[in-house]
Amino acid sequence: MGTVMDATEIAAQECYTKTVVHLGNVLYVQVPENMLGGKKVTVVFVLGGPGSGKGTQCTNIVEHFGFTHLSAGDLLRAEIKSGSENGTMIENMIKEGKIVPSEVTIKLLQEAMIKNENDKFLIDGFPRNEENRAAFENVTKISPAFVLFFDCSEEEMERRLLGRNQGRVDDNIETIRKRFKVFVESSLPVIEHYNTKDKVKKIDAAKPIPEVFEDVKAILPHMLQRHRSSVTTYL
Ligand SMILES: Nc1ncnc2c1ncn2[C@@H]1O[C@H](COP(=O)(O)OP(=O)(O)O)[C@@H](O)[C@H]1O
Ligand SMILES: Nc1ccn([C@@H]2O[C@H](COP(=O)(O)OP(=O)(O)O)[C@@H](O)[C@H]2O)c(=O)n1
Repeated sequence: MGTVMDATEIAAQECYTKTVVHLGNVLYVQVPENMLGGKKVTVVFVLGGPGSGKGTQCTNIVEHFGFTHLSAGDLLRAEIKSGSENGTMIENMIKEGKIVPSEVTIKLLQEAMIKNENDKFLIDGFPRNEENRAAFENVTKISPAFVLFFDCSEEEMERRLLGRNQGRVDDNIETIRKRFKVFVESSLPVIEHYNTKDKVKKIDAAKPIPEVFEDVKAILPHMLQRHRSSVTTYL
C-alpha cells in the first residue's frame, strides 16, 4: 500500500487544474488554488450597488478580521491622480458611470496584492461585469472564497450618495442614475454567476451601519471556514 499524503502535503504540490490523486486506498481531489506569483491568497469580493455601504463595511472588516481592503474605485481614482497615461480615459469613464476596461483595473489590483504582505484581501467594487470577472479569473487564476453582497434599495442608495460629500465627480444625480443602470444590467449578472456556485452571502444593507456589521460578523467566520474545508476534498 502506498504512502497516504496529508492535506498539507497535497496543497503544497501547487496544482492549477483539478487532479485526482489515488494514493493507497484514499482518493484525493485537488482543486485549483488561489495563487498569485507563488503567493497563496484568500480573496473575498465585496459587491453591491453604488452607495450600498461596501467601503464603510470593508473598513470595519479590516479592523476585526485582518483583511487588506482593495477598492477598485479608489485604485482607479489614485491612477488618475498619479498622472498616468490612462488617467484621462479613466476619469471620463467614471464621470459617465461606465466600467473601465478590465486590463486596467486588474493590473492595479494585481500590483496592489503583490506589493502587500497580507494574504487576505477584500476586493471591493470588482468584478463589476462578466468581462471583469472572467478576465480576473483567467489572468490571476484566483477565484473568490465567497462574495459578500450588500443589498439595498435604489432610493436609499441615492440618498446616501447625494449625502456622501466627498467631492466625487460621479456623485451627482445624472451619473448616479447611470451607475444604477450599469449595476442592474452588468453587475447583478456577476452576483448571479457566483450565486449559482453557492458562493454569495447576501446582507441586508438598508439597516444602520452597526447592524449591518453585526450581520457581517455573524457570517464571515463561517464562510471562511467553509472555504478552507472546501480546498481539498477527500473522496
Ligand atoms: N448602513 C448605512 N446607513 C446609512 N448610511 C450609510 C450606511 N452605510 C454607509 N453609509 C453612508 O453612505 C455613503 C456611501 O457609503 P459607502 O461605504 O461609501 O458606499 P459604497 O462603497 O458602496 O459606494 C457614505 O456617506 C456612508 O457613510
Ligand atoms: N471594477 C470597477 C470599479 C469601479 N469602476 C469605476 O469607478 C466608479 C466608482 O466605483 P466605486 O466602486 O468607487 O463606487 P460606487 O459606485 O460603488 O459608489 C464606477 O462607477 C466605475 O466608473 C470601474 O470602472 N470598474
